[in-house]
Amino acid sequence: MQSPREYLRCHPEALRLYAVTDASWLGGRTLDECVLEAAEGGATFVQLRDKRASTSDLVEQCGRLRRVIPGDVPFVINDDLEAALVAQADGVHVGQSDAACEEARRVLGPEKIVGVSVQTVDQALAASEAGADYLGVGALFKTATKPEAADVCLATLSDICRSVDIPVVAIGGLNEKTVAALEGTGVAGAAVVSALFAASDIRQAARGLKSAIDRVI
Ligand SMILES: Cc1ncc(COP(=O)(O)OP(=O)(O)O)c(N)n1
Ligand SMILES: Cc1ncsc1CCOP(=O)(O)O
Repeated sequence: MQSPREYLRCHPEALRLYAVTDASWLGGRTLDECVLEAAEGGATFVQLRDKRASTSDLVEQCGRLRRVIPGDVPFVINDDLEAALVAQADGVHVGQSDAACEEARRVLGPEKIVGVSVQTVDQALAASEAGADYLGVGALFKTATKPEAADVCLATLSDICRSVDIPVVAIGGLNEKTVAALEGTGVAGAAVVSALFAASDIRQAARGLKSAIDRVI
């Protein structure tokens, strides 16, 4: 008999190349075409992250992105629980200062994906206990995408991976070269913004990242 958790679409393999969108890198392209290229290049998971969008904007963007994201690629919305609910996204990703994991789980139900950002082992244990499906840990490296992000060192990342039985993705400054640092940490994958969406050829960038991740994880 499968546990409810096993029905979820958040298998560790799905977290391998986790694409996090950022409208500021589009440079004249539409978000839909950028996400389509990322998926065609091998992105295994997509998070719609737009810190300036209203709930209704996110719902509208989610509807358009759904049409280009393959059905087997999980698609979550950053921060906005209401948008995730209304847009019937596959789930939500919440940070430590967003809606609590328990609240996200209560609102979305047992079959949706709830991802939680953590920076410490204590936060990881709390999120896992509260019903998170996966954890996002970072920033591993300094990044212009979120300069204010707190640093998390590789030793803490490894400790977090060892302390929970849900999959963990690393985030922050990850690119084709820096993902090598993830070897041996226990992560299920890498979450990437600029190394994908700031690239002139997103499809090619996704292929390169996927190969680099496959070499170390
Ligand atoms: C996969 C993943 N991990 C971590 C984060 C960061 O989330 P959060 O702490 O909520 O910060 P913002 O993204 O809201 O700036 C993430 N988005 N995705
Ligand atoms: C959202 C977020 N949280 C921690 S670092 C980060 C941004 C990662 O962006 P990039 O992949 O461009 O370094």
